[in-house]
Amino acid sequence: MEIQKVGVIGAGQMGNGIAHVMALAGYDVVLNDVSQQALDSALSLIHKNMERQAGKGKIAEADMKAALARIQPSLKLADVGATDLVIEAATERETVKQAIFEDLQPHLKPHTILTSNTSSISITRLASRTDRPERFMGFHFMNPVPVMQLVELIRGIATDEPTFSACQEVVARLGKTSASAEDFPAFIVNRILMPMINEAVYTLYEGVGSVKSIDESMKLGANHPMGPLELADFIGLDTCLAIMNVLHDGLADTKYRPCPLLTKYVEAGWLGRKTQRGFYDYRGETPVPTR
Ligand SMILES: CC(=O)CC(=O)SCCNC(=O)CCNC(=O)[C@H](O)C(C)(C)COP(=O)(O)OP(=O)(O)OC[C@H]1O[C@@H](n2cnc3c(N)ncnc32)[C@H](O)[C@@H]1OP(=O)(O)O
Ligand SMILES: NC(=O)C1=CN([C@@H]2O[C@H](COP(=O)(O)OP(=O)(O)OC[C@H]3O[C@@H](n4cnc5c(N)ncnc54)[C@H](OP(=O)(O)O)[C@@H]3O)[C@@H](O)[C@H]2O)C=CC1
Repeated sequence: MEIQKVGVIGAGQMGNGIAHVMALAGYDVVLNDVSQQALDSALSLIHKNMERQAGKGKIAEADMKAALARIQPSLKLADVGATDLVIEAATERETVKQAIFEDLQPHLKPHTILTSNTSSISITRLASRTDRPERFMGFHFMNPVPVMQLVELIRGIATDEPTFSACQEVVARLGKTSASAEDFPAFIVNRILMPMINEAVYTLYEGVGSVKSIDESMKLGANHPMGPLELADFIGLDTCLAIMNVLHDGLADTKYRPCPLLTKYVEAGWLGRKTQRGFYDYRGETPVPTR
């Protein structure tokens, strides 16, 4: 079965990036969100990011226009049902994702493949609540989607081979590289990355270093492109905390205990770049550390 039309649910930072790369690769895209404002911002961001790529000669102006025309924004989940592949990229909360798949079910075509861009949640458990666990898997992009090369592909216990191969082919058509990960909490990238970010927050919490010294140390001392706290702000502190909670609950090991300071930032609504404040304050011209 050839995948031609892709549904993306959630038009946040990941959803807009996924719609961007899918449309440029020639797929028709239905981009869904519960908020019109999120859809409007996503479309304008996709436009801006594609214009930057066109300005640098990475894509042709005509390809950009064709790709933008392929993206259909929609507030109706039913529109997503009429696609061949669904990529759910809504908030990292299991109840939100389960409700989406339940609501989507009556609108689906029989052959539609369901996937989740979840950073950490059990694919097997999400799949078990649908009518098609064999055609369900994890399709995990990295942020920023247009730039990052990797997509983790995660089989649930029931995922069949044609589904896995179809998703592998989509990743290849995007010009990206897939890595297969088993369905355990947070898979590969976040199993390794998120405890490091959490440890950076403990390093701050215990006063070992300031925001600035922690980030500079890891950039200049370990050659990371972003410091861990800058990266946490970039990912979203709510998402980081949600991933740590999945690791902590799922692996029942205290080494995954989320740092109380991370919890406090999330409680304050300081979620990082997306709310203009996290470990840095982004409201001025240059980011200012908040500790
Ligand atoms: C949480 C999860 O579930 C999984 C995850 O995603 S974990 C997070 C994984 N991501 C990372 O670790 C990112 C780490 N950071 C980086 O790699 C780099 O800092 C970065 C690529 C984001 C920016 O790179 P940089 O060299 O500092 O900045 P900059 O020169 O502005 O950008 C490099 C390129 O990326 C593009 N870019 C940067 N941010 C972008 C965005 N949000 N969207 C689209 N393109 C973007 C720039 O336009 C630029 O393109 P060209 O190469 O064509 O010029
Ligand atoms: N941030 C990252 O670096 C990465 C995140 N991911 C994963 O991608 C997913 C999305 O994350 P991210 O884009 O960062 O999150 P964002 O908070 O940026 O975006 C989530 C979007 O989903 C919307 N949403 C919430 N509920 C629904 C619903 N029922 N139907 C449709 N849309 C809904 C939100 O709307 P509203 O704001 O109105 O609630 C928001 O627009 C998560 O599972 C996350 O773990 C994966 C890789 C990297």
